[in-house]
Amino acid sequence: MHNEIEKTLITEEDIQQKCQEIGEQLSKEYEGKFPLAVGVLKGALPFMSDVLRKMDIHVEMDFMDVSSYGNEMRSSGEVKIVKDLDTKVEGRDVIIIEDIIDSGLTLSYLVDLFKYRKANSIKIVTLLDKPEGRTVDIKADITGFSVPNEFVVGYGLDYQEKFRNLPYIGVLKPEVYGGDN
Ligand SMILES: O=P(O)(O)OC[C@H]1O[C@H](OP(=O)(O)OP(=O)(O)O)[C@H](O)[C@@H]1O
Ligand SMILES: Nc1nc2[nH]cnc2c(=O)[nH]1
Repeated sequence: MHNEIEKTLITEEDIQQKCQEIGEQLSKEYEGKFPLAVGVLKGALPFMSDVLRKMDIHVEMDFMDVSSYGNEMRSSGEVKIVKDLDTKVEGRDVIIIEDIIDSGLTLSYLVDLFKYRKANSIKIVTLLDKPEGRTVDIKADITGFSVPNEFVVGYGLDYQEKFRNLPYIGVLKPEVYGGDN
């Protein structure tokens, strides 16, 4: 697996340090509350798991699976719910946990949905932001790292369902995807 990576963009150590900082920040911001952390499957799983374990307040976990990419490297532009929440959002302080904001379509869809469902507050926490990919205007409240306009993999992010278990963020060698990025 590692020999298919052309370069490392963010090391495992830097990711873990960032998770610690974000976990501490969220613990302070939600002290005395019981927020609902919504992980966006599948990519957010490692990040959500690491951040929430750095929090020292109670937090409820739930998951949504929303897809706009299929097996491709570009967004289809159409967001669809594959798995909805089990939890009622009305009146809750929702923390959306994402691995990456690229076009912004996934998050703008989710923010609209949670507003419609009458969340008390909505905060967006993303490990990665790719500002050059944006086609809709949306910003995270907390961002781990900015990345260049390249297709990245690792730490939850896949290429054709592979590389999610890589502990760092990297860029694939062109021969892995046939050079058509
Ligand atoms: O800002 P956007 O252009 O909408 O892209 C961001 C979304 O794309 C990826 O999910 P994907 O649909 O590939 O599903 P996955 O997490 O299961 O890989 C990623 O995990 C984000 O949810
Ligand atoms: N794996 C992966 N998924 C994405 N979804 C949106 N942007 C990206 C990206 O750069 N890499």
